[in-house]
Amino acid sequence: MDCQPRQAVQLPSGLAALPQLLQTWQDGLLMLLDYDGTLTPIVERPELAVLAPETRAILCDLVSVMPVAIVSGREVHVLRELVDVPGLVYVGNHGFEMENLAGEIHSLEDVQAYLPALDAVEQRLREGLAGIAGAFLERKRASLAVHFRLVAEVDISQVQTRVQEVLSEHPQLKVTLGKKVVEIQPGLDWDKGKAVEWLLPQLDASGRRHPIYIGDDRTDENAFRIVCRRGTGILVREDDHPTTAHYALEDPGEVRLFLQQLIRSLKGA
Ligand SMILES: O=P(O)(O)OC[C@H]1O[C@H](O[C@H]2O[C@H](CO)[C@@H](O)[C@H](O)[C@H]2O)[C@H](O)[C@@H](O)[C@@H]1O
Repeated sequence: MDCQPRQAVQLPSGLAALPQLLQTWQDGLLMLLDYDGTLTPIVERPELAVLAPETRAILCDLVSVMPVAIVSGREVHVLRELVDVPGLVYVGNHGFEMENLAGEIHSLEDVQAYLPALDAVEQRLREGLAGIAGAFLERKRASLAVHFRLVAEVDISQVQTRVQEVLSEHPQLKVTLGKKVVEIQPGLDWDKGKAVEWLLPQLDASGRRHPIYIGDDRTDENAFRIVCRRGTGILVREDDHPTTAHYALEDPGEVRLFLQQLIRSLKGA
């Protein structure tokens, strides 16, 4: 596999390529899965993105044949409740919280120093966004998400302006953009990719397993850039943009099909 960026529209189907890929994946696999937009469809509010029982059953099967981690922007304790599959490893908060195989959460030590700034931004934005219908905050200890999916198109620029105003007073924080969400994080050089680099040897001490990463968001590109060196990146494709993923699946329904066919082949082998 290579790390050459491509346009998302050019990626071949991961489902169609699966039989051929299985022949090259001989030394065992390891699965890294994003949550929102990958295991569940994107919906109006975060609390409505519940995992379908069918998907949970697939994850239970999957973890019986390979190590599986969920790598998400959500908090680990929220992911544990939403996914609720024994044996999985969780990475949350875009990599700022990482679980090891023993289930112990390893938070980046440096994050502590950014919490007062995040608290201050949260308070200012609670006041500043109060008058904008549909805007709401999701505080995730090490980060703060400003959601605007439910904000009228004409008001979205107001949300962005308020966020910029408040953040201009806190240059130690950084911003990443997700799907109708602004994610405010400690300004550390850390992301899902760095977390995946940390996680891979935890899940596979031999370093021989082939990692597969499936994700839908811009933040997953950091993980694709790490996995592309020795594994396979699969984008859940919503729009066209440059990506380091190798294959595409069209939606969480195709992700389920891909995982089902993969499990079936591995169990039959
Ligand atoms: O890394 P992920 O697992 O993809 O998480 C990214 C963010 O997902 C959630 O927000 C997004 O999904 C919501 C539910 O479908 C949707 O309402 C929202 O508009 C999306 O931005 C989650 O709430 C965030 O905390 C995650 O960082």
